[in-house]
Amino acid sequence: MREAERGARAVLDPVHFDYLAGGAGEERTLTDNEEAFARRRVVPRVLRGPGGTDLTTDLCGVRLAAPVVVAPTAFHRLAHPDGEAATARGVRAAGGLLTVSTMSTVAVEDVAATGATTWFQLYVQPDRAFTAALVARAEAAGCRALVLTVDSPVRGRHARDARHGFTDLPAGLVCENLRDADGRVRDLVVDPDLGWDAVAWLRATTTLPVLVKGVLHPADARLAVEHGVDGVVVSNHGGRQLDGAVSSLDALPGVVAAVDGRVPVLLDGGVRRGVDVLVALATGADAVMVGRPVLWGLAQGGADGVRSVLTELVDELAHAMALVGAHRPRDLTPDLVTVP
Ligand SMILES: Cc1cc2nc3c(=O)[nH]c(=O)nc-3n(C[C@H](O)[C@H](O)[C@H](O)COP(=O)(O)O)c2cc1C
Ligand SMILES: O=C(O)C(=O)c1ccccc1
Repeated sequence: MREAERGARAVLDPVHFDYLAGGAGEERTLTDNEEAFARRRVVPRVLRGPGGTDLTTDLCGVRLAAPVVVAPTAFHRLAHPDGEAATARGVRAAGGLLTVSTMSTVAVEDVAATGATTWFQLYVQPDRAFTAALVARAEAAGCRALVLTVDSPVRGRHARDARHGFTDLPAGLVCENLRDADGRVRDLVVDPDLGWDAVAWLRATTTLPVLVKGVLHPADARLAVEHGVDGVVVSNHGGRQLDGAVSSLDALPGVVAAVDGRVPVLLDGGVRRGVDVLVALATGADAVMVGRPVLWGLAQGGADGVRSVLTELVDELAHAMALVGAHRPRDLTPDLVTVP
């Protein structure tokens, strides 16, 4: 287990730690997300001359200091009393971008009020009027894109949570984005009947860019582009949905080939070090998302912990790029990565 995760485990309620850290089933996919990166080796180029390192990345209308985005994760107040507001302050200090979960424990308006650049992750609800109102809230709050999660027609089965009997948030914590107009908090429904028409519906509901998150199959990547999405996130939900699903990194080349440069491709799952970001970009991703490491930073140090996790990751990326002779993300090409 890595340092940050160990530190978080030391400060968190073990039940909450296991909720955040855990995956579905035997956690094969959770483990494989990281091991897939560990299987790769980099073949550096040398004597690439002057040019420095510039990580600036334009993504769906947002200019990022580096191709690293914070993945949407639920329930940050399990990790820190200030929850997503602290995460957002840390992200802002690092010059990053936070994807606010539908299941955040601080209202999207209050997260956005920190001044951090944000996207909003959406679980489309069977009640489309309620969903449209939620999208309108995110848009009014200043979120710059919607990230439609498509890998959760049913909830993943998390053995650690079952063992602990963890089913509900502790008293005092609620999903602030699921409040009705009258203030009552609704239950989340993951809609088993969601289809591609949901993308068209969302397009008609908002002017924001729409990314789909949770694509692994190249045919779905092609369908996503055909349905007019603005980006595709290759993800198995951090190994929390289908245990046995392919690792994100192993799924990436197929999706990149299918998308064929028409929209940006992001990857999440198992990104832990700067060299992992480098490998993902060289394999064809335009950016990565990071989930759990941000939660470990939040648990240990609040906003400052989040800032330090993100700045360390980006600093490692810049260092690794210098060592492979890449000045810009676009210099990272597939020939730089091998599976020995
Ligand atoms: C505790 C936790 C909660 C999550 N909640 C959400 C969520 O609300 N919506 C969503 O689309 N993905 C959610 N995810 C998945 C993440 O967005 C992301 O796909 C995953 O964490 C990436 O893997 P990593 O943790 O290895 O970086 C969650 C992940 C974790 C660990
Ligand atoms: O835990 C998760 O991964 C997640 O996405 C989720 C879904 C519904 C409710 C809470 C979290």
